[in-house]
Formats: sequence, structure tokens, C-alpha cells
Amino acid sequence: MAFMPLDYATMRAEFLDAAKAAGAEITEYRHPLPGPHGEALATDVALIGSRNATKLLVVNSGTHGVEGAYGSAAQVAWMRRHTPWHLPDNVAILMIHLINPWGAAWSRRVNEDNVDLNRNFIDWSRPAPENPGYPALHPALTFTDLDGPDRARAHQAYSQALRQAGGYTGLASTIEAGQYTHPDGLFFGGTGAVWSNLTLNSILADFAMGADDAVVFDLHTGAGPYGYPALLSVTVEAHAGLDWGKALFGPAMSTVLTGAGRTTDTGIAATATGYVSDAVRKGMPQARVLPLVIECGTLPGEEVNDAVRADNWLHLHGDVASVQGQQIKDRLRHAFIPADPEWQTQVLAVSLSYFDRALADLEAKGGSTPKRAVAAKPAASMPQSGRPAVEVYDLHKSYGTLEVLKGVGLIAQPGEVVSMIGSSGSGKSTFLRCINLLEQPKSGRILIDGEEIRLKPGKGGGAVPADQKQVERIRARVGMVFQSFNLWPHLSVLDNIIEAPIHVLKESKAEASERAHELLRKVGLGDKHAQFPGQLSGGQQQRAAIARTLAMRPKVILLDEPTSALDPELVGEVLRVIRQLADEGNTMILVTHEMQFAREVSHHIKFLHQGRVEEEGSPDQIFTNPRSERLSQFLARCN
Ligand SMILES: Nc1ncnc2c1ncn2[C@@H]1O[C@H](COP(=O)(O)OP(=O)(O)OP(=O)(O)O)[C@@H](O)[C@H]1O
Repeated sequence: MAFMPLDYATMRAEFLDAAKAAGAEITEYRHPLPGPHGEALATDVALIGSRNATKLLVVNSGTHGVEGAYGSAAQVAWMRRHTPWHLPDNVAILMIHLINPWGAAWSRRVNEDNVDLNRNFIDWSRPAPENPGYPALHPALTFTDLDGPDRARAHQAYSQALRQAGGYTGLASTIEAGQYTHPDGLFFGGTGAVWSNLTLNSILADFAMGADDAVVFDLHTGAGPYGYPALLSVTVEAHAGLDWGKALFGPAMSTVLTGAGRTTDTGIAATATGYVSDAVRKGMPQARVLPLVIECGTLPGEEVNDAVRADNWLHLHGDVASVQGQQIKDRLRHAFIPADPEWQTQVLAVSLSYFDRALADLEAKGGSTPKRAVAAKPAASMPQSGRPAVEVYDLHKSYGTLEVLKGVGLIAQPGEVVSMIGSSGSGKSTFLRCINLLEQPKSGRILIDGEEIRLKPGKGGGAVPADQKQVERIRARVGMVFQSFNLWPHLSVLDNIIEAPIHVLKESKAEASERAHELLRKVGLGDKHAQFPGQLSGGQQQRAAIARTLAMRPKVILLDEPTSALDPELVGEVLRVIRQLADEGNTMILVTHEMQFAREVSHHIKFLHQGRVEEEGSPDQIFTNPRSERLSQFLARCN
């Protein structure tokens, strides 16, 4: 049973109920138009704490109407979780419920004027930004009939544009950049400040003028891997809040610089401007503001966009109350709020932990100790011992005459996550497989937890292990998660997990089973222990494989494209487990094509090109300031 209410009246009632129980000061900002059932619409604001507080946490929901069901549920759940609240005098929480109430009530992403609110917060005293590519695409995005000849024409034009752009990601930078010329089009930014824009500014003027430090969460769904809440800070320019965010969230927070020609791998539009994030910084000029977006992935971008296009048609040419209208609405709601309890549970759990972390920091800045349980410290602050967990020096490897690795090195400190990125065939997987000697390198040095793997010259000219026993011992400490799961099909999930601990670590069956159950619960498979791998989905099999790796208590975990064999909707559940392992301080080396995830979870990134490390650095350096042309090109292709 899904539990995020989707209808405006229930969302509003739940919010007001939770706000009242939290002892909040509640203010209504009435919207001029009614909802689909004739109900009055409003943005409700709940202030927990004093109007004079200097440390302010703001949580805003419903910027994109229909996505508000998630934001509303997160606000309600968090208020309830901590009721009764005990905030220090100088700390307050401002909940802005459904800033685009019309869109939330009518299940639209846009507002009453077809305006995308996140394109509307621009400086209206100046000419609106131009989007020169949009007019040519407009006829491909809009149609007058849903199933007739005009739809066929638009479909053909769209398919052609897709082919020319090399896929949806190529088109997205134009479509999603926002446009200010076609009021019936997609991502229309408006012709002036809309009701929600003016209301947000009034709310900030009413409640936020005392703040000197403010964290603002704007809650969204619909972009990125399924069920994976990404933490982003969206900005047109560098500012003091970003450094604060980096210190607070470490690599969990990605910075998205927006503006014409900008790119990002986050699923949101970097070419756009006019975000709520810009508005809150301008609206609180006296404060240091950390604007954050939580963006929870749902369906693949193209499917989400399809649902948005049909909804756009419905409001221009169709009948919302008809059966067809309701089907389009259901599809749109599903595209933004999957009726999947696991999706809903996970996105709420992660979102609430981000709120907790931000609030704990504001309380500490205000000079008091948090009273609530706070989420684990960011992985970036893991202790660094003197001895690296993994050291690899000058690794060479050839297959016949093909030289695949040409002197690759890596050092991972305990608790660090190092990601390897690069084009197909650049040698990433081979490097990983050499670390635990699944492949034998030609030359180089490998040390695990300070112990060097002794190699000797082999017959074919390469290096082979000098001491097979040592290799077995070291391998037992190096966990590996493969793309293809590699579970034994004839063993139950439980037996798959306990096999190695019993035979290699010599644990008793009872001991190994107890730990296996614990690990299965950790990866969300507590009830699947008796199943066979064939009875599980790909995502579940991969989580079982991760539990099996953890059962060996590895010093380091090597992950070789752990999500690339999965259907897109199963990627998020595996990424969540991996992120949890990172947050808990496991040392990991990750080969991945999930750029956004690599950026969030890694402390260090290596970009491999044709068997060499072409560039390496912190996630920010790699993704925001690539130095080499090859890395820039690679990142552009990933977008
Ligand atoms: N067992 C093998 N025998 C021969 N050639 C191989 C073997 N394994 C890999 N190669 C080749 O080595 C090169 C590097 O492969 P590798 O799988 O390490 O690349 P990768 O960067 O991980 O690529 P991808 O992202 O596609 O997995 C490729 O040209 C590949 O064809």
C-alpha cells in the first residue's frame, strides 16, 4: 500500500495536522483559483520556533505541483518524527507547503498559466533569456490531437529530432532549458513573476529576515535513477553557502552550476535559470544561504517527458474529467510519485536524514548540542590511518599484443571511496580484476592493508603469484561485486551468503547464518533468505550479492559496474545500498557509468583513457573543472 496522499485536500489536512501537533505558527497564503473539486487553494506555512531565530531551516514542497506529494509527505513525516520539538531559541524551521498549490491540486507540473516555476525566478527587469533551439522543437512537443494525424506528425518530428540529437539527453539541454516565447509549450518560464513567485518572496520577507544562516531544501522528483534521492545545490555562481554545504554533506552534495551552455549529469537542466534556489538567495540577502534540492529519481527521463507532453495536451485540448483525461493524470502522477512502497519509504528515509543533518549543523552553529539522533557523519570525514587500505603502483597488463593497462596506480585510504570512470574499453574492469588477481598483471605492485602481493615472473612473460596461499588469504579480504551478480543458482540466498564464511573464515553455521540474516535485513532482503536467485529481481540479486560480499568482512570492496546489468528502475535500490556502505566507512573501489552517483559517493575519481589515468581529482574538480579535453568530451557524452 502506497502511503503518500496524492490529493490536495488530504495533503493539506495532514500538513496542518502535523504542524499543529508540532506547535507551529501557521499562516495561510490564499491562491486566487479553486482546485478541481471547487476547493479553496493555499500555500500553508508552518514556523516551528521563533520569528527572530538567526539559524533557519526552510523546507519547500510542490514547486512542480504534482511532485508535491513527495515533498508534502516528507514535511509531514519529519514534523511528526520530532514532535514534541525542542529547538534552541535561535533556531527555527520554516515549512512552506505546496508553493504551487494549483499544480499540486490539479496534478500538473506547471502552474495555472502553464509556467514552470523553476524557470520563473529570473530578473524580470531585464529581457528573459533566449532559447534559440526551442522554436524549431516546439511543433514536435505539442499537438492538437492525442491519437490522430497531428500527433503522428509531432511524433515523427520528435523522433527525427531525437535521432539528430543522439537520444533524449541530447535534446534535454534545449527542451528543459526553459523558454519564454511559447506559452503553450513545455518548460515555459512565463512573462512576469507568477503568484507562487510573489508568494515565496512574501513568505521569506515575513519569516526569514532575522536569519544569518539558512539552509533551504526544495523537494523534487522525476529526474535521476529510480528511488535515488540526489542532494544537489543549484546555483548560477559560486557563493559562501556552497562551501558550507561541502563541509556539511561532503561528497553527498553535488553542485550544479546553471546557465547557457552549462552541462550536468544530475538529470536536472543545467542550461536553465530561474530556479527557486536562486530566489531564496536573493530573498534573504542578509543571510548566508545554502540552497539545496533533493531530486528523487523515478522513471527514465524520456518516459517522464512523454507523460508531461500528454498532460500538456490534455490541458490545452482535452477534457481533464474524461476517462482519457484521468488516464493521462494517472500516468503523470505515476511518473513523479511511483505507487511503490519501497520507493516511497526509501526516498523519505534519505530525505529526513538530510533534514536531520542540516538541523544538527544549524543547532551546533547556534551554540547548542542537537537532541535528536542525527545521520552518520559524511564519508569525507572518515578517519585516515597511516596505512592505505589499497595501494597499486605502475600496473601493466596486456592481452596478447593489446596493451590494456599502461602503468595505472591507485591509493585508497581506509573509509575512502575511489571511483574509476572512462569510456568503454579504457581498462577499468581489467584494473579492478588485477587487484584481486582475477587477472594476472604483467608487472606492477599491489598492497592490501599494507601487505604486498608477492609476484614472480610467469612463463608467458607476465607476473604470477609467488605464493598461492597468500593470494587466497588476501582475496578473502577483498570483496568483489560483479556486474552479473554471480550468485550460485542452485543455492538459496542464505546458503549463497554463508558458504564462504563457513569454508574460508571457518565460522560455524549458526554464527554465519545469524550474520547473514542481519546482512539481508541491512540490504532490504530480510524476507528473501529462503528464495533462490532465479526467484529474485536483478536488483534483489545484486543486493544479495552485496550481502554475500559483506559476509566476508572485507577490508576493501571492489565493485565492477554493479548496476549496469539492471533495468533502470532497479538501479536506485542498489545505489542506495552502496551509498549506505560508503556512509558507514567501507573502503570501496568502484567502476561505474553512473556519473551522478560517482560524484556523490566518491572521495576521489580517476578518469581512465586507453589504459592510462588521464586525469584524477576530487569529484568537484573532475565534474566541474575538467582540465583535459578528453575528460570534457567524455563528460559531455555522458550527459
Ligand atoms: N579476457 C580478455 N581477453 C582479451 N581482451 C580483453 C579481455 N578482457 C578485456 N579485454 C580487452 O581489454 C580492453 C579493456 O577492457 P575492460 O573491460 O577493462 O574495459 P572497461 O574500461 O572496463 O570497459 P567497459 O566500461 O566497457 O566495461 C578492451 O579492449 C577489452 O576488449
